[in-house]
Amino acid sequence: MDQPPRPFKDYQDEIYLDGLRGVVPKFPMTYAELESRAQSALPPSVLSYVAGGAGDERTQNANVTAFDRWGLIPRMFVGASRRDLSVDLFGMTLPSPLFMAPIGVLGICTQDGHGDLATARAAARTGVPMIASTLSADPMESVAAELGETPGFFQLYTPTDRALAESLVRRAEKSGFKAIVVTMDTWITGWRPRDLATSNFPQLRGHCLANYTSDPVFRALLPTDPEHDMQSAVLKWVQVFGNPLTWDDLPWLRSLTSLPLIVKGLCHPEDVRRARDGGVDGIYCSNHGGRQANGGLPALDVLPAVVEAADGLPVLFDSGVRGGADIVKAIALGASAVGVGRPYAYGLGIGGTDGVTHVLRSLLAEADLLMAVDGYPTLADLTPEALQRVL
Ligand SMILES: Cc1cc2nc3c(=O)[nH]c(=O)nc-3n(C[C@H](O)[C@H](O)[C@H](O)COP(=O)(O)O)c2cc1C
Ligand SMILES: CC(C)CC(=O)C(=O)O
Repeated sequence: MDQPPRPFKDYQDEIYLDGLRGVVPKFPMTYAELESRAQSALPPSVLSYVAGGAGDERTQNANVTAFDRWGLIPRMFVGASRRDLSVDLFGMTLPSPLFMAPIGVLGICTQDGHGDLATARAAARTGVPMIASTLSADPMESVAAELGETPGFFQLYTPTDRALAESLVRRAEKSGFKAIVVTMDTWITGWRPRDLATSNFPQLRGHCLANYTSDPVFRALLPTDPEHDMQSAVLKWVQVFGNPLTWDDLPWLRSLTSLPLIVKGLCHPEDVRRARDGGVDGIYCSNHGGRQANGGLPALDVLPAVVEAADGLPVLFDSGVRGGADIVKAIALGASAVGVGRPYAYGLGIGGTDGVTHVLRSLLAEADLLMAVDGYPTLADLTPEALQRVL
């Protein structure tokens, strides 16, 4: 870690001091500007893939506006001059509840094609854990090597070939990832009009298969090695990519690893109870940022019921987080840790590792300062009573 992650508000001081020296901030200070800078920086097909969602994107947009329906009630006489945002999760103490949600195809967000490595370096700098996607442009071993002291989790898209799934998990364990996150909501991709309009999906595939083409089990399924025949590798990948798992598969999934097992995409309390009864270690409440199904509830709206059903199991949350206040609100509604997706991909697109670092540090500084100003010095102080529903 080349920069200490705390106190988070130091980032504000750094920016002000730069301002006094006449240095104009290199990176955007608002989410609106971040989005607009990414729109200019990223090639149109990359932008439509990253920014887009399912259907007319109403659920994707509702994920964001859901946060506006909650307001944090300020408390005074608290003396919140020192804050502690640290969180204990799966036996680790993390500097804050923020983590980077898994994003596949990150390679296309940077010109050199190594967006996964650039993101891992930002994790190393900030102490913000990265969940590395199965769909990366560099193999997981290389991604893990860039994480430094910061914990990384490996996100598994469970293939139809069980031996391949086992091989990916063994490699993740060997690489030093600290948990396995199995994504349940994307064994098939949803209806994504922006991707259909640009026909970008087939092109993207060539940029995210490093974990497959470097895998001995996957390679054994191919007629020729992928270095000479990438097309066969892509076709095979299409065949094996997504496994529509059922509850009958949960014992197998659980048996895959002794690392903490987290299931991503759970929004229904009954699913949460069954997963908990099946021995998972964490629930990840998310609607994939509205990329998979349109017409659903905003993820934030299902969070309280998920937390209740999780009955003490850690609940990770993402979908719609755009600022520090959103992190605070999700924690108050019961999340143990809060993930951010598109914003860091935009940071990556506009400034590589520095851009991601900026996005993460801004989010943390904003959350930290909000907790200072509103008198909530620790995460434990952030309970549902800290919020009021906006009617
Ligand atoms: C471009 C892109 C690629 C994604 N790829 C993956 C992935 O490989 N695995 C996964 O579990 N989720 C993936 N997601 C979903 C994110 O993990 C996360 O659920 C979502 O981005 C959160 O919503 P937000 O973008 O509104 O913050 C992806 C999201 C985006 C934007
Ligand atoms: C290629 C996709 C399945 C990766 C993903 O999860 C996404 O784009 O949301």
